[in-house]
Amino acid sequence: MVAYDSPSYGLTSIGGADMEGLAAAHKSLLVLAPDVEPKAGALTGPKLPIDSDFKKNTVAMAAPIFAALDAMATPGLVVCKSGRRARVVIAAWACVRQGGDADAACAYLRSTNDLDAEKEHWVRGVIAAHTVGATNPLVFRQLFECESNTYTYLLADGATRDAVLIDPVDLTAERDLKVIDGIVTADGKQGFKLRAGLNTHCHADHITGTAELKKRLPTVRSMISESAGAKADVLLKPGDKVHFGKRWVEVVATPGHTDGCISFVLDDRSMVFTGDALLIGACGRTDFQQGSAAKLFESVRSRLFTLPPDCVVYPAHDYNGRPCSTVLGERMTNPRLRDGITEAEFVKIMAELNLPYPKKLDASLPANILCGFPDETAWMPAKAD
Ligand SMILES: N[C@@H](CCC(=O)N[C@@H](CSS)C(=O)NCC(=O)O)C(=O)O
Repeated sequence: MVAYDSPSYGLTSIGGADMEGLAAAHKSLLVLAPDVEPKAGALTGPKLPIDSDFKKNTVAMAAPIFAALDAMATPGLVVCKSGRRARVVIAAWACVRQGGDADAACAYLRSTNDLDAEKEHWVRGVIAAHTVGATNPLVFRQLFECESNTYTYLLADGATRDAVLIDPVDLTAERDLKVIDGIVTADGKQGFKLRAGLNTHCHADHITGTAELKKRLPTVRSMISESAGAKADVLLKPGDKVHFGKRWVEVVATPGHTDGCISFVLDDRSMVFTGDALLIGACGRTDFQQGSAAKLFESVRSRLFTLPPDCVVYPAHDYNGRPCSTVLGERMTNPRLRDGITEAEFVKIMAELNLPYPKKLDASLPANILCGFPDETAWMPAKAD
């Protein structure tokens, strides 16, 4: 029977103020709040940071805590301000050590009233990183199409050899497939099976590569948001998970550049693929295709800037040769959207951009409505695998 509670592991999770007199009966101590000074007498142990606001906690913070928990002599005390942080961390640790059933760990924490949305994100990210991430290594490539300055991303499960492409371009579809076939991993295996071509939105400056990929590999499924008003093999909704092997990306609605813009967050929240919602030091324009600066402001601030600070931001374009940034980097330095800029200021910045229309706008939009096919007669549904 899998257990997620502290006593099953000889541990007591407790608030610093409630541990008077307990130290003498325990053999080890772990303090999970830098601000707590437990009354531990002669009992000593590591003090490792974990914030009560789990938005601020990164997945990487779990590793030293898990190592400390592994090393604890029992009975042991795990102390924070109220005991709640300790219970959340112990449940995630127990889950990882027992195979990583994140649903069961979250159900347990919900039953003890210790889970909110932020804690759940952290717990699931940590469990994915330590179980799925450990046994199913991510294979990642950032690819570039230089006419439209578009980044295409290859994500693959190194164990199962399943792959997806995010934002492929028609001109480089052939190149992308060669990259996929050519990758050799440390275990000596070569190549991956491309499962799907994911579109962050209906692009206005280039034609998606999903049709070209499907022509060459008929089982590949094209995907786009159900809000994009486009035809695809799979219409995605917020919260959907797109799996490649045992890894996945989660769909997050980030409208504003277009109504159907979505971002894809990797299972352990270490990477986010933002399409044209958030660019490096910039963002998608909002002056056509149902563009709305107010919606984009809300999307970026509430759905992207709330990701962990070290989550790496991978955009669909960069016009200055920059490959990526981080959530914290954008929050600190993005001249349009950094912390402190108000919605009214952002709306004014966007109204004054005065960018020329993309050169390939007229060719791109009708084709991208069909995920890259020139017309309805050419449309090919994905073949069953
Ligand atoms: N010059 C390019 C198009 C450049 C452009 O408008 N880029 C879009 C994303 S593609 S619709 C954008 O949102 N840019 C924001 C910015 O601040 O640059 C062409 O002709 O294709």
